Amino acid sequence: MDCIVLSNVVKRFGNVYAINGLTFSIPCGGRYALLGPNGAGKSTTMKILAGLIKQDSGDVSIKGMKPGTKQVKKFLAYLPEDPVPYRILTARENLEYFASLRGIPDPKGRAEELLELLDLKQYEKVQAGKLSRGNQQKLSLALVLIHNPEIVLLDEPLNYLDIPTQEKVIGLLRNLNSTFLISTHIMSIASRLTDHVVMISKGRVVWTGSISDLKAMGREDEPIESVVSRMMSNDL
Ligand SMILES: Nc1ncnc2c1ncn2[C@@H]1O[C@H](COP(=O)(O)OP(=O)(O)OP(=O)(O)O)[C@@H](O)[C@H]1O
Repeated sequence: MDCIVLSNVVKRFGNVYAINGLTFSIPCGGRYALLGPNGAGKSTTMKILAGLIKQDSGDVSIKGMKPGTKQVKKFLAYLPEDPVPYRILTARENLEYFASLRGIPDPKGRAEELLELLDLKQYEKVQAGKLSRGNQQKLSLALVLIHNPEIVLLDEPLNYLDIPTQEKVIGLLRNLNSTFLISTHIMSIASRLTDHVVMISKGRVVWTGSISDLKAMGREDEPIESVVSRMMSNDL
């Protein structure tokens, strides 16, 4: 069964076509990277799937349901490109608040678990607005994963994180059994967190396939980044 389906989706902002006939699907349990040059339409695609904005035409479904519905929100998680937790609440208060909103039976226990898991314990009493950008990103990831979501949409999830924290988060995400769509510019992140790629340019799919197919398209020893940039520049 496909968990994410976009069919001929169009989204305009004024005269700009951010998405222009986008069609792809992701099977349940699939781990997909959304790649594309600046302005390709990645964030717009993510926002449509998260139900934050609506397409002008075309069909979008999440497990057969419309994005943004109450039912879908229960099992979907979305991390925007620049997430901001509630600035005046402390790290712990943010976690307990979101856990309560999500109906988690033991919000305090779940908050504690995530504070430990993401090394945020020392900042539990600090207001989110006063945390460093990297710690805000860690807190945002914790808030996104708080309800063990079935479908996870992540826009540049490792932004601002130092290398040890990136490794920790990669380990954490790899251990989840969720369906993933991860938008990123960084090929090494795509290849460590996902096994398939949807490459878009100018709001349309230009290539889709497995990461191993993508690697096979390169010359021997050619870094995957170079294969991707060659494919992207062909379509620019
Ligand atoms: N709210 C908006 N108002 C006007 N234009 C927008 C808006 N959001 C996106 N766009 C335009 O739509 C196009 C696609 O933008 P989008 O942010 O989806 O691309 P992206 O692939 O995520 O880019 P990047 O890699 O630079 O983050 C761009 O031309 C952008 O300027």
